[in-house]
Amino acid sequence: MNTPLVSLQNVGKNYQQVAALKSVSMNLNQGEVLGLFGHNGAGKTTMMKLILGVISPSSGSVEVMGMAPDSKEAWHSRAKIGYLPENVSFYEQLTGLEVLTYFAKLKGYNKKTAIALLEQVGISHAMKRQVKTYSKGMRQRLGLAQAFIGEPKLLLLDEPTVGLDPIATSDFYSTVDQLKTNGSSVILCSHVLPGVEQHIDRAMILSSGKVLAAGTLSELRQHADLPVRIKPKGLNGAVSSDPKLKQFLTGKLDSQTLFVPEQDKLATLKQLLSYDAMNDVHVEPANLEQLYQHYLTKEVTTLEGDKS
Ligand SMILES: Nc1ncnc2c1ncn2[C@@H]1O[C@H](COP(=O)(O)OP(=O)(O)OP(=O)(O)O)[C@@H](O)[C@H]1O
Repeated sequence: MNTPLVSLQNVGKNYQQVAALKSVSMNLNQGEVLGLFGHNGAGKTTMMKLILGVISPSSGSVEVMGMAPDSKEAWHSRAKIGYLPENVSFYEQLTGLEVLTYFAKLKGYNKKTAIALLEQVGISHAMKRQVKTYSKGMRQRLGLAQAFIGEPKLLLLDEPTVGLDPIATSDFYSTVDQLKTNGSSVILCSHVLPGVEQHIDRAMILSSGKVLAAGTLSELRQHADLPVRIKPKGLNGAVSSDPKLKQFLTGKLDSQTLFVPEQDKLATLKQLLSYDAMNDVHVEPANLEQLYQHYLTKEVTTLEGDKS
């Protein structure tokens, strides 16, 4: 069996009185993309810092490329890791090219690499300008270029799409897909859920330092047992008079959307197809936002139940 690139076993992290992570376990394999989600203060950045080795666990163990990342031996493997911190900031007086060349040289690369990356993230036109003149999105693009130096084996990206316009966001995800194809592993944290799900292999939802859910989206869907939304077109009210179909309507007068349990999906589609008038149908499984809401709400309900 392949050894995972990153492995956390029952990891806890306390900052004085704050328990930022509580018994978190996870493995990340080569070429895998993990989405890390959770509200403010859930422990996402703490997990990234533990993987980087800039802080040490209070309990449990962290291994990255077979070593404890906070150990002396792990120093040389840091060149194989790319990190985009949340709220990235740079030396304001330097130009974009100077900043990136500096970071490239720290990792053993040269100015040519820096120029190519500035082109890749779409700010080569501004590379000779001081960073203090950059817009928020341009700074974020520079941060991404810095994280991409040397096609890292492992990329840790904290809120990578903050400040990016739609085109830059889509370019960013294309780069992630490309890096994954080339064998890099990626952990990305984001509060912006739409658009992420096509690019991740697995998701982990953290809340108050605990893992609420982890797995592929299909595993999370199965476990959450959320209904599939089926939206038929052209039936003009036939659904509400069909006994097999009307049970899946929410009761809202104007809605023709059916909320169907996964196990009834095929039978419902077959029933819908028996109507010649149906001219289109949309089938939407629960998306990442709905899954996220589901797991967080479930936790709140459990906690409230525990109190009573
Ligand atoms: N250096 C520190 N000293 C004390 N407490 C800290 C420190 N760093 C983080 N914390 C606390 O640990 C908890 C987890 O913080 P963390 O930054 O990991 O959350 P996060 O999920 O990244 O949040 P956000 O989405 O807001 O960035 C929070 O309660 C935070 O206040």
